[in-house]
Amino acid sequence: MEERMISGELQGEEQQIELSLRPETLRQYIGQDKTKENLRIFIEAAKMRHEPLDHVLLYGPPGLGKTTLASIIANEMEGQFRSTSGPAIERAGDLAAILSSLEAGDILFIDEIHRLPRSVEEILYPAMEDFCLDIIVGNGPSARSVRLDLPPFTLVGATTRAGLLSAPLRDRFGVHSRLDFYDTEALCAIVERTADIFHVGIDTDAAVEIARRSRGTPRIANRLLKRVRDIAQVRGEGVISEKTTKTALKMLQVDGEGLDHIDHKLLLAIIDSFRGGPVGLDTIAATIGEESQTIEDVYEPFLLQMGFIQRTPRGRTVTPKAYDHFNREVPEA
Ligand SMILES: Nc1ncnc2c1ncn2[C@@H]1O[C@H](COP(=O)(O)OP(=O)(O)OP(=O)(O)O)[C@@H](O)[C@H]1O
Ligand SMILES: [Mg+2]
Repeated sequence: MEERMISGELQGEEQQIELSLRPETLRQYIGQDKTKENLRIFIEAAKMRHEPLDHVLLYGPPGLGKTTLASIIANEMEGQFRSTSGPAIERAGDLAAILSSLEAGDILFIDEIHRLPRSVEEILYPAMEDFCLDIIVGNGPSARSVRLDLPPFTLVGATTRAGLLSAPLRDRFGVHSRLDFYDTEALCAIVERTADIFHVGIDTDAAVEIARRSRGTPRIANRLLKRVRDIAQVRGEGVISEKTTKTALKMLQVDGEGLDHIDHKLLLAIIDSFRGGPVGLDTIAATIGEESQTIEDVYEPFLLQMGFIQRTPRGRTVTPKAYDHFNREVPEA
């Protein structure tokens, strides 16, 4: 995948900085009001009953705050945060080892949980349902199954693709929370909070401008702010201004709607090579040299949400809004 300023995915050295920007409590977590409100109630109720919180499934596009929310749940429940990911667990034994090392009240976070191998996933069923672990001891005719008790814990699973989760796994989560793209107001608050942590001032208009172009995604908002800050600093600007922000975003090739060169490539490919569609995902992928999966998970959700493209049974089509964005005439039917 091409390195991209506005990709929602985490890039290289960014990880360290992200850690320092992560809100630690529900109160500090901006936006996603419905999810927050639900979690607040469930957490309070679980604490009153001295029980672990029900297992939580968080889903939504990259960079919207799933990992952040998982660690907040651990903080709010005052449990240890133990973190792993689907692709990191290859064998059933790996997961059994993790589960048997849990302590009461721990929050086990499994990122990209849709990528757990099926044989591993099956270990999770009794663990989630009955807090126990069925392991096979020995092999051949003398093999027998032994049941181990696990301490009560909470599994928090995160995925960008809830549709890929098997039904038995999905059903074992008591709480399902979908994270939505953030509105400009929430993103603006996130930009201002981050600026505060960076000890730089930013004009409200500048913060709004960054927020508007962040594709509804906090990770992108923070990333744009960092670059804009660099440019403001070089220009000797004490407080980041709207003018500098606009210039910086132009240099970064992010347009007024938050679209970048890859979005342009994708939309223009459908317009120019396929007369606006419908065209299949794989064909688009081959045309612009990106993977279908990346298009579906990373680029497309925002373009759909903003109404630049539509999904039809016969493939993707661009909308009149997309033609408009490029000052093109919608072709006659
Ligand atoms: N509600 C929020 N308030 C403030 N900052 C946030 C919020 N949500 C996310 N962030 C910021 O955005 C960054 C990305 O969030 P996070 O890593 O939790 O996303 P994610 O959904 O786990 O992404 P991925 O799918 O790539 O794992 C975090 O460093 C955090 O600083
Ligand atoms: Mg994450």
